[in-house]
Amino acid sequence: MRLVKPKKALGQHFLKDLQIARRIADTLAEYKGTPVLEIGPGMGVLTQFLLEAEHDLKVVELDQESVAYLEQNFPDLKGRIIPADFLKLDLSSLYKGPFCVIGNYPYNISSQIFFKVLDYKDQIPCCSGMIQKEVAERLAGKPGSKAYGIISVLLQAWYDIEYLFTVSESVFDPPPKVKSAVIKMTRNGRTALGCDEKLFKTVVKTTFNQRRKTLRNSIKPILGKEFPDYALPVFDKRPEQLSVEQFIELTLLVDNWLKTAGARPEE
Ligand SMILES: C[S@@+](CC[C@H](N)C(=O)[O-])C[C@H]1O[C@@H](n2cnc3c(N)ncnc32)[C@H](O)[C@@H]1O
Repeated sequence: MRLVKPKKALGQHFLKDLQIARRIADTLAEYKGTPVLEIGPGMGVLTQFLLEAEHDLKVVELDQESVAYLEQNFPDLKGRIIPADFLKLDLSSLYKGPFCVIGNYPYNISSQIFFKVLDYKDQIPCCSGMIQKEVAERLAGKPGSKAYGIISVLLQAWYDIEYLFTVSESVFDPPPKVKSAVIKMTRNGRTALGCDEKLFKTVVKTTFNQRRKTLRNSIKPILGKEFPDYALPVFDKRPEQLSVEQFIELTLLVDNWLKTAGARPEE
């Protein structure tokens, strides 16, 4: 059968290096008994190693040509290929219990994929795979670094994120314009944030949207001018200096003030 013709709109850059595909599959080695969902299997380079490792595997692929290729070349996947857009998929209809997520992800939608993983965080103990290097650096970014931002805080609130290794453009067909990296996100022990989750997201997004300003200024859209605690040292900091725990404390402070003031921020 002929190979799948790469489609730019679907972020199709097929991995040629089997060694790397095996290393990605190995990131789920300790999750043998847990079902695995692979996003965007393409021509199955990663899929073959997941099947070899005898994972309870399902794959979701948007490209019909790739689906046809997989049906023809991977008889073991019969009944396990979901021809759909991962972003529109109702994961609760697929899994009642825990499952892991893996992929050499379509880079154009990788942030949306991770935000969807976050929606199912109570069911997803581990999510690993390959993404654009720059996005991987943001996911794993630590407080104080340039890469640390909204997605770092929102994901690190629930997942420990490891930047595993960098991958060169040359191992793909066609080669992407950017370098890639493999990451692994493992659920941390947190079962609740200890603050209002929606407000936490608002605080993180609002302050990072003006990341060069001190919190005293960037928090104003939420709190208004009259906030009495502006003198607290935390308000001298910039958002990138705050750890997840400090963002939680800040959210509690904000929540307290809003309750006292009787106002809620705009969504
Ligand atoms: C970077 S390619 C990786 C293909 C293959 N896993 C590999 O390593 O060679 C991304 C794959 O994701 C698929 N894809 C793109 N958008 C998707 C979506 N919304 N839902 C599911 N699959 C998608 C593409 O068709 C493509 O096969």
